[in-house]
Amino acid sequence: MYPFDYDDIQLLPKKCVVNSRSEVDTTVKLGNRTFKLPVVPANMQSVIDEELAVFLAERDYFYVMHRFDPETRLDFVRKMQEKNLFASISLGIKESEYKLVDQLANHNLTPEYITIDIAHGHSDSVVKMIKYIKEKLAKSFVIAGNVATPEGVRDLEAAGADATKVGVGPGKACITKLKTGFGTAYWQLSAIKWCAEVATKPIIADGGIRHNGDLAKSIKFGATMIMVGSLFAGHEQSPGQVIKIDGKLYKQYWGSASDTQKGKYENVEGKQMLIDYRGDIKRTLKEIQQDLQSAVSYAGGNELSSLKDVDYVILNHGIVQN
Ligand SMILES: NC(=O)C1=CN([C@@H]2O[C@H](COP(=O)(O)OP(=O)(O)OC[C@H]3O[C@@H](n4cnc5c(N)ncnc54)[C@H](OP(=O)(O)O)[C@@H]3O)[C@@H](O)[C@H]2O)C=CC1
Ligand SMILES: Nc1nc2c(ncn2[C@@H]2O[C@H](COP(=O)(O)O)[C@@H](O)[C@H]2O)c(=O)[nH]1
Repeated sequence: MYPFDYDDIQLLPKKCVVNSRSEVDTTVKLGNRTFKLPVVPANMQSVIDEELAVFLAERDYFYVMHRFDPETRLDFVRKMQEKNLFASISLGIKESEYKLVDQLANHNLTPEYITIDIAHGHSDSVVKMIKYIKEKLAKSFVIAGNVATPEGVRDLEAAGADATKVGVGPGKACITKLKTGFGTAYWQLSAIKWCAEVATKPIIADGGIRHNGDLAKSIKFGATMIMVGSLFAGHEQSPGQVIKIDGKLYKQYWGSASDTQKGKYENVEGKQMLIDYRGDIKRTLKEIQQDLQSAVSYAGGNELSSLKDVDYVILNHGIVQN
């Protein structure tokens, strides 16, 4: 079958079984918790900060704090848990990250979620870190990535990951595809399908979401949760600066591997750009919920899992039945 991306397919409606879209349940379980939406803002410094993390956790949305203020993470976990909120942090794989795991364990602080956030996550260094976290912080739910292939999913699951994150290169601020020639850009949806076929644990689709309908498509092809960067970066609550050009408002969005993030031009695989200002994130979260509820009604169900059972059309290539 030809590889395809979000714009290459349309889902086929089934007979509706709800009387109102408001009857549709958009909640999703990840680990021991249930969240209002299957969507999480990207763990990028231009997308999330502590204030937004608290805002999301208080309202039962999933969040993953970024790892680019490394020395604040221990305190962040403590502060969240003191407020009876869940703690969800990111780690890299350098030596200092092992020290943080040790410190968390020594302070009896177990983050509910830990995301290992590496560009090329199908690697021995990530396998080693998964095993270390599982040894020291056994109760943390470990999300590992990013990977692009079923082999990547299998290897990280075998190492102990509780979920894997799929997507190398489809991000809006990404230039990995241009600088290395590798990745899932332009066929991210097929990559999700391919990886989900072997996964025994949740898949988090990461990157390439441009419209709310892409969320429904991600779930159809096997994602449990979807990580979104650029679509979340333009809000009042987003960390980037507001910039006014010719009377129009924008926010800054930069890649985690951009020179903006790194402060130098070394191994750069990301860029900075301006994103349209979108106002209050509450409005966007509500719109996502309504659009997902509508999508599920088109799928002929009343919960997200019914999206998995629909047929779809690959534009120009015909109908594919389940
Ligand atoms: N999802 C995606 O498509 C991508 C995401 N990103 C994001 O950018 C940020 C920076 O990522 P990353 O560069 O991994 O993190 P870091 O720059 O923190 O690198 C982490 C470690 O991994 C090593 N490393 C990085 N890339 C490779 C590679 N291709 N092969 C072998 N070792 C490697 C680095 O060493 P050294 O620098 O010496 O090689 C370093 O020791 C992350 O937040 C990541 O999610 C970046 C690119 C693609
Ligand atoms: N290749 C790169 N990918 C990056 C970088 N910074 C973040 N990312 C990935 O993009 C998604 C968000 O994608 P979007 O399409 O929703 O904007 C994010 O979660 C990372 O996986 C980078 O510098 N280079």
